Amino acid sequence: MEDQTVPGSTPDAELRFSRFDPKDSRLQIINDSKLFSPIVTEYMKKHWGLADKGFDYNVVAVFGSQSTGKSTLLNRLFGTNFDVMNESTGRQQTTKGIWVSKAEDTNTLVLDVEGTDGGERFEDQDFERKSALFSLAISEVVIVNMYENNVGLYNGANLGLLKTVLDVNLQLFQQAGSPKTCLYFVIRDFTSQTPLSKLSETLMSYLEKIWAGLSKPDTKKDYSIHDFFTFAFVGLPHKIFARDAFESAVTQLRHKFTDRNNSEYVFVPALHKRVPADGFSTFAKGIWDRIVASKDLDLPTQTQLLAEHRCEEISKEVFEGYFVGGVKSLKAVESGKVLDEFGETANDKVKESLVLFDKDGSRYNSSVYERKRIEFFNKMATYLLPLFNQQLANLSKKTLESFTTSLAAGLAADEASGVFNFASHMETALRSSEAAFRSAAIASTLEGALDWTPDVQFNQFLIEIHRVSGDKRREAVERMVGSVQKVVVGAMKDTVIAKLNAGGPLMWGGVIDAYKDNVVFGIVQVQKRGAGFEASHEEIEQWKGNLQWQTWTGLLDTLKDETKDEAMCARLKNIFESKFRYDENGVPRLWNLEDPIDLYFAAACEEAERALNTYARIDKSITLLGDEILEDQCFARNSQHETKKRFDPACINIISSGRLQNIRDRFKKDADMLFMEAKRSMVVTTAKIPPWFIALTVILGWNEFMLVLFNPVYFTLLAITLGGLYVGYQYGMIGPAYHTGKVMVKGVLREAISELEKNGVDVPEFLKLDGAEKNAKPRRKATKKEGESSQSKEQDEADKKLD
Ligand SMILES: Nc1nc2c(ncn2[C@@H]2O[C@H](COP(=O)(O)OP(=O)(O)OP(=O)(O)O)[C@@H](O)[C@H]2O)c(=O)[nH]1
Repeated sequence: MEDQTVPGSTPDAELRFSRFDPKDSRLQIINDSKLFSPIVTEYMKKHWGLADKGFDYNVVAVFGSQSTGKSTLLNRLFGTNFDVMNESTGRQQTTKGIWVSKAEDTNTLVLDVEGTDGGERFEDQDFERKSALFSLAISEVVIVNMYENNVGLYNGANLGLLKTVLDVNLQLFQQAGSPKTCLYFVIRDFTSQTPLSKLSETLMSYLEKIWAGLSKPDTKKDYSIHDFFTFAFVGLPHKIFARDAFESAVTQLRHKFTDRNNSEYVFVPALHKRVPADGFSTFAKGIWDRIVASKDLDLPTQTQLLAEHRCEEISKEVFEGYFVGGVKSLKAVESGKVLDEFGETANDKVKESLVLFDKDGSRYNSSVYERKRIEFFNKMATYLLPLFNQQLANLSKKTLESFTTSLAAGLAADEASGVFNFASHMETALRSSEAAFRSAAIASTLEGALDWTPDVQFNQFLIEIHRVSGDKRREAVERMVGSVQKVVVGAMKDTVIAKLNAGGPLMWGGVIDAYKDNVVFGIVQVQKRGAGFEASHEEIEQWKGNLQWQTWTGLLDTLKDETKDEAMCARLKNIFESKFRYDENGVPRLWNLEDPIDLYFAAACEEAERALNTYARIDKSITLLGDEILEDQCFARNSQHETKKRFDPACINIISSGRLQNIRDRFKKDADMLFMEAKRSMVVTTAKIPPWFIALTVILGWNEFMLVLFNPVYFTLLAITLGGLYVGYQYGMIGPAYHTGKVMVKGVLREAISELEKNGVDVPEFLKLDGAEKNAKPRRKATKKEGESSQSKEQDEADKKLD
């Protein structure tokens, strides 16, 4: 058979097919250069006589390793004339490309496909994948040819290739409801030692696994392999060693393919692709073109498949056996810790894991290895990412704490010094916290992990920082304004109390001045300290308003406290006393009979009444306090509280008229008592021994006094008596001596009375001791009772005063 140029085509070398023999019914439909024959239609008409057969034709193809007797089998089954290896030349590839021939007795197109695992093509398995897919796409039946001893071998049974072909076929050509394809497994050199049913079970389990592992599109993911394929299995004994059995089995099989009446006839209508015979050439060419052009069909080679498989295994081994254990310590971040060594550990372990991966993985297909290496890296990065995020969350918390501490320290120093630099502290703390967070976050990052960015956490961190600093500033401002208010209100209170105590006509002027002076002082302080907070004009105005209001309410409270009924009574009593009991020079009065006590009393009462009226009402213009306080501020403040009424100007009445009367009544009682006391003291002073009586006594007793002084006996006795009294007084012996003397006198008296009564003398009853004692006791008791009652009276009065 000599080579000829395809008729009607350009004499291009690429279009030259290896054989063209008009007498030969075989046609190389796809040559080694992967070109589709342009004369298929012609063959359909002239050589095969199928062009006008409509659907009355069938297509069968063969798939399997080379030199496994595929061509031999096809020739036997269909009477074709495909090249068969000449046994004397050894096992080498016979069929190149895809050949088509018509079956001898039936309208069946038979495709003899170049065997797989082609040694001649080495790693270029592209053609075998494409040709296998082509066969699958256009045939009703694909004979899967394999030796029995290869059934259990994944590669030997070409299942890897079948997986790839099924995968792409599913993506490209199979649709729900499209005709099924029959995969007819022909087990060569079948020995029957393992039953065919067992072999078919093994093959089916492989096929199920293959199907499960396909990357199915969403629309086809719920379909099983049986929705697209039917399966048949047959065993053919050894062609040489069991020749008769082989021949018999082949004959039986041929009937199944050729005899429509056979119960196991293979070409059932459900398998037909529904392509009319005259369109077969176009259909087949369209399929082939699509297979060749489709980028989806960038099928991996066996080495790629192997590399995929091994690299996957290696990465799994290294990941589980080394990496996970290596980074276990990083899980400590889950307890809220910030691990300083996070980044170092993560990077080290990832690098070491990659080295281990490279050691075995780099021997495989380089492009697959590179891709798998990236996948492995991403897998480790994905594993670490939640821990990294946790580390950043912990870091954010820790840095926020140090920010707060640093800010608080700055504020404490400010508060101690009274010079506020909040804005500066805030800036310093913010900068150092930002820098600390950033550097720690970067140090924790995994090199090469592009999606590991601290940006989200950093932004969150900044939001938190600003929230905390806002809170701190608000607190600091409140403290600052509060402390100024405290000082101002305290100072104002002290001055106001002093002014109220001083009283007098200038009292209210002094009180209002104290209020105003302190407010002005406070405002200066607030403005000065507020500058360090970089406060806005509105903010400072608000602080000033608050200060004024606090001082004002402080003033009102002070006035209220200082003008309570008790306080006012005491105050009025003081005023009364200072006028009534003391003279113009402040010297206490000693009341004499001739003193005009009633006049003094009236004047003192008048003074007290005048004072009471002064205290009762602020007699200065209310506007002196500041309009904003008295109008807007009061209104604004009141509106925040339950009583939403405008400021009442009547509040300048410090003491209500009802209370005034009450104070007057209470004061009157006090004043009356003091008056009575004064009257009594006047009687006591008047009832004392008059001086003239003392002078008369001295004049009349002068001689006796001289006698005693100049008589040595009397003088000695007097000196001894005075000395004894002095010593007794010094040692507290006067009382005991008095009692002893008293007892002695009583004893003597009792003896004397007894002697006198014995001698018949009628002793008067009052001289008798018992009678004397009897009389004396009630008097003492009465005296004591008097004392007690006067004492309790005094106590009651004192209590009343306290009340
Ligand atoms: N053991 C054994 N050998 C066979 C069988 N059938 C054919 N052979 C031998 O296997 C060799 C290859 O036969 P072919 O039919 O050319 O094989 P093929 O699979 O078509 O070969 P390629 O087209 O090159 O892939 C020949 O020497 C056959 O005699 C069989 O059933 N068993």
